[in-house]
Amino acid sequence: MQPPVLVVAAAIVDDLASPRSLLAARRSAPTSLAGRWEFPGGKVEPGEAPEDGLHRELREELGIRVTLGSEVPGPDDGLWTLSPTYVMRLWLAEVAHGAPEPLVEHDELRWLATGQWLSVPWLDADVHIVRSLMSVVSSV
Ligand SMILES: Nc1nc2c([nH]c(=O)n2[C@H]2C[C@H](O)[C@@H](COP(=O)(O)OP(=O)(O)OP(=O)(O)O)O2)c(=O)[nH]1
Repeated sequence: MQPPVLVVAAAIVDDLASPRSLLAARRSAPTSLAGRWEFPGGKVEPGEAPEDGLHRELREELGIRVTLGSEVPGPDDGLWTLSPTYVMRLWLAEVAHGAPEPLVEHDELRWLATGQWLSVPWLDADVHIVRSLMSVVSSV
């Protein structure tokens, strides 16, 4: 059996020091995932450091540079299990340069205000991650 593929993603907030809004991205592909919301990011390429892969994905997908904050560790040795095929590492981040736009793979971006972080239909695996994130940032 193949080991799970590593996905890296960002919980982009308005302010790392005092997060209020969270940037969610609506997938436009593949059809099975279209219309569901996720943390922007993607698969790490062979030989690529995870953080480098995340910066590359955010540049390609949203046209931004970010400052990474702390990692939000998942329950499985720091990983978030998404499916039998994928595991994810997630970092808090804030925009350092540019204005996020849905350039590829997404057809809408939305800043979710405090209290609204669960107001969009996240991908199934992301729902409990968003809940955990809410408790992490409430203690920031
Ligand atoms: N980026 C991202 N992917 C997620 C999240 N939650 C979740 O279940 N996934 C799944 C969806 C996909 O099956 C897989 C990641 O693939 P992806 O399509 O984002 O990766 P990628 O950008 O490298 O895609 P591609 O270039 O190979 O098409 O992980 C999430 O919050 N963000």
